[in-house]
Amino acid sequence: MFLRAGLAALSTLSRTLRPASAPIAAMSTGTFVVSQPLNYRGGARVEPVDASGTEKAFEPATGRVIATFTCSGEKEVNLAVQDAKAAFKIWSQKSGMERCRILLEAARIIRERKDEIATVETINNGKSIFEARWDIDTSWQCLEYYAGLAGSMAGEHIQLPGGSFGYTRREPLGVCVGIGAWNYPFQIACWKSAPALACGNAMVFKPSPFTPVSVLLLAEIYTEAGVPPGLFNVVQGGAATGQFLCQHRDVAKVSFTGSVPTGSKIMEMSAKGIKPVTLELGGKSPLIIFSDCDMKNAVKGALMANFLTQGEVCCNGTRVFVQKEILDQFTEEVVKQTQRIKIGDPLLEDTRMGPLINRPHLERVLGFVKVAEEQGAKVLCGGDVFVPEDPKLKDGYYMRPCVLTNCRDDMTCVKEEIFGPVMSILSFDTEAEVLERANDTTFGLAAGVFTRDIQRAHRVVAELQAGMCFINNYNVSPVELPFGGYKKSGFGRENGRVTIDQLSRLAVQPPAGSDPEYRSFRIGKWFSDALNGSVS
Ligand SMILES: NC(=O)c1ccc[n+]([C@@H]2O[C@H](COP(=O)([O-])OP(=O)(O)OC[C@H]3O[C@@H](n4cnc5c(N)ncnc54)[C@H](O)[C@@H]3O)[C@@H](O)[C@H]2O)c1
Ligand SMILES: NCCCC=O
Repeated sequence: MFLRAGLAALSTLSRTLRPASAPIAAMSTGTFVVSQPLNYRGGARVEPVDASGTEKAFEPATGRVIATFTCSGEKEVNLAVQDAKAAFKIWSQKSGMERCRILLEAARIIRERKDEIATVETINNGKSIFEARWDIDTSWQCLEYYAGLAGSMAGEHIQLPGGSFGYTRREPLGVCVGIGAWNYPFQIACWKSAPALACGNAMVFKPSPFTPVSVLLLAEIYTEAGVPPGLFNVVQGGAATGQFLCQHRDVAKVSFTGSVPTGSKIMEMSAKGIKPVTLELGGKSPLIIFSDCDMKNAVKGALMANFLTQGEVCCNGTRVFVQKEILDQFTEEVVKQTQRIKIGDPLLEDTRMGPLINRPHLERVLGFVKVAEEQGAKVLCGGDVFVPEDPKLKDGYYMRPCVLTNCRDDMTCVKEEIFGPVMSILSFDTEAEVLERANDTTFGLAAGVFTRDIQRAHRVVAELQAGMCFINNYNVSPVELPFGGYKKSGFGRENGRVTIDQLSRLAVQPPAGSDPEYRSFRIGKWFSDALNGSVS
């Protein structure tokens, strides 16, 4: 049965994404087009019934349009929410173990189709296939993790005097909305939907209009795995579609990943409807390199913390504080290694840096480099457009990774999130000084420390105001550990057990049982006192 399902899935993917003759292994940059609808409702791809504009999705490696699609209007959003509501009725009645089995099956299919999904992600996002495979691994792992928790979700039995008792039940919230950013399209959809579905909720998901494609594969996989039609729906569009979702009266919760300004709007809309929100927002994280570090490891860490996914990672450690004694040596080595990063066709196995997401974003990042120079920073390498030799890549959005030195804390490149491959190096003298400067930011997503002194490492991370603090490593996010920020980087967490509390609620059954005080006496006494006039 699974073989048949797998073959059906493969053929759907071929119809959607590839020229009919091209086998999966031969999928290459410059050949994809998406012709099927990109909304998913009631267990099938659909064209939206109304529109709030149209959008084009690009292949960043070549600058080609791979899909033109209609953004969903209010009616389409409403239909998706109603389908989710209907599916919620069925899904929320299933036992945790029943939900567990279906999520495990979805995880298995993702694992089996990892290379196809990673390829689609690479084509639409531009990140290297090498990295996209990691993303898909953390996606199926997330489904497995929450499948494991689904069966063990429970309330509490609370003993009261005289044989009475109360209890709590863990209930799902209802229809949850997920709104995603473009840098980890498939992973974000999994990190939001897996815990939501495990708790018994339904979801309507809106991806970024820049990366609308891969989430459809997730929707189809959930259906194939056995979720009720309508449990996981996809609406495409930008801000207008997102607003229809956040303002919908039947939506119980909004989980958002994106920028701080949008997060603030989401919170405002959710406040109007008294809806709980999770906000996974931007960052400008500090990376502190002490002079006693393992230099080779620290250099690798700094590259990982700055150039992963072309620097388009929320938790990247882009303010690199280096202790003065090793500043020259560290900087020289970082520049040497940065210049070795292979830029180019993201579908090639040895590429480590692909194109940025789109032309406006490329220009914005290059603009940050220009302003940094104007403010006195020195470009040690990169920061300019890169044109690969392969002619089919000439219209792609490539740039060379950039290392800036002579940076000061008040420069734009040090204060603002660039979301591109730009590392700012700053020097420091003492631990107390660097801690103060590292924390002097409105963000608080992540931080990193490189030192051989284990006591200092733990002392420093305890003082850093950031949701995740890495020691002698960076950007490692296993699904078992909560992910999320402090300050303007947002609140609420994704991954780990804590997410269950954010996607479910506790219903309380007040005292029941044999103690007369709790059973009927209190009501009876209240009435008799009232009738006797002793209650005023
Ligand atoms: N903390 C995290 O986990 C995390 C992860 C990835 C990305 N990010 C952040 O995301 C940002 C980059 O992503 P982006 O450019 O897609 O962010 P964005 O805020 O522009 O868009 C995010 C999503 O919100 C939607 N949206 C835009 N305006 C809206 C509105 N008014 N109402 C409802 N929805 C609206 C967009 O269409 C998109 O789907 C960066 O700041 C990055 O740090 C954070
Ligand atoms: N892989 C962790 C999510 C990174 C956010 O941008």
